[in-house]
Amino acid sequence: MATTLQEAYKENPINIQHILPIDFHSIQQVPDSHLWPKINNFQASLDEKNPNVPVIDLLAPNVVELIGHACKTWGVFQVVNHGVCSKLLDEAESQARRLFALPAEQKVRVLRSAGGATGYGAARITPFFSKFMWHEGFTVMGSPLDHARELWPHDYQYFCDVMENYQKKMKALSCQLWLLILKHLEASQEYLNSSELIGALQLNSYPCCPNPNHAIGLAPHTDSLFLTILHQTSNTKGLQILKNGHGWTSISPVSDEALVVNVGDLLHILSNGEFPTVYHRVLVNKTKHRVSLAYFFGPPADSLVVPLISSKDVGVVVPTYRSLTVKEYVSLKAKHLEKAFSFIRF
Ligand SMILES: O=C(O)CCC(=O)C(=O)O
Ligand SMILES: [Fe+2]
Repeated sequence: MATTLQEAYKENPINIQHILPIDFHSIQQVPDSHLWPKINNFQASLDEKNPNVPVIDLLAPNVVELIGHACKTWGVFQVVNHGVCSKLLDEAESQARRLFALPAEQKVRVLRSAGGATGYGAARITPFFSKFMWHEGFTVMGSPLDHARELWPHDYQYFCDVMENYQKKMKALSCQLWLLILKHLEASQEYLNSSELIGALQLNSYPCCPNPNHAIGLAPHTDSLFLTILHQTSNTKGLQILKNGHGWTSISPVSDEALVVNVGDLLHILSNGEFPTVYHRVLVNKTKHRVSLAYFFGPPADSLVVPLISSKDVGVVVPTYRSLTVKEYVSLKAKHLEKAFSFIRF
C-alpha cells in the first residue's frame, strides 16, 4: 500500500503554503491566519453529562461482541490489555516530542513535498479550510531513516528504532482487531487477509496556544482507512468526537496505556454503513503541549472495497455504496474531503 498510496498522493499535490507550519516556538500571539471564530471550548459540566465511550478489555471472553457493539453504536472505543507495553508508548511519545522541539529551520529540512506522503508538515486537510490549524505533524511509513539522518546526523538511530518498533506493534494490534471485526461482520478471513494490511504513522503536535478559544488543533474530519489506533498524551484533553444527540464529546484516555480506536471511511463502506465513520476534531490549550501518535491502517491500495452484505440479507439489504479501490477513494477524499461519500453513494 505504501507505494500505491504514495502514488495517490502524488496525483493530488498540495500547495507548499498548505504544507509549511508556522514557527510555533517564536509565536507570542495567534496570527489572523490561525484565528478561527469562537470554538465551542471544553465545558466540564457538559462533558461529564456525556455518556462515556466504551472501554474494551481485549482479554474479555466476549470481545467480538463488545467490539461489534462499540463499532456500531459509537464508531470509537478505548482498548486496554492490548499487549503494547507502556514503556514503548512513552518512548514513542518522547521521541515525537524530541522531533517537534527542534528549531523550525531544522524541521523544514524534512518538509513533506507537494505530492509527498512522508515527512514534516501541516495536516493533509489544511487546503479545505480558510484558516490554518494549531498543529504540526510528521508522517512515517516504514523506516524514517532518511529523514532522521537529516534531522540528527549523528544521533538518528534511536528515533528510527523506536518508530519502527512502534509501527510493528501497532501492525500486530491492528491485525488482532481486524480479525475480531471480520468475525463480527461474518466476513470470510480470506476476504481481507490481515497479513496484507498496511499502515502509516502520523505524529501530531499541538503546541501551547495563547488563545485556545479561537484556534483549533485539527479541524473536524474523518479518517480515511479502516481503523485508526491513537495514543495521546495522558492528562491532556484535546480529542473530541461528534456523537449524535450529544454534540462534541471529549475522549480522554482512561489510563496511561489505553489506546483509542476509531472507525474510518473504508470500514464504514465495507460494513455497508453499519459502522459510522467518526467525525472528530482536536482542541488546544494554553499550558500543555499535547502530542498524539495516530496509526492508520487499511487494505492495499489496489484492493477493492465491497460493501459486505451477510448471506441471510442478500436480496433484502441493498448496498449503500458502490465498490471502489482504496486508491480511488483516497483520490476522491483528497479532492472532496467528506463529500467523497456523495460520489459513491447509491
Ligand atoms: O490528536 C488526536 O487526538 C487526533 C489525531 C487525528 O485525528 C489524526 O491524526 O487524524
Ligand atoms: Fe483523525
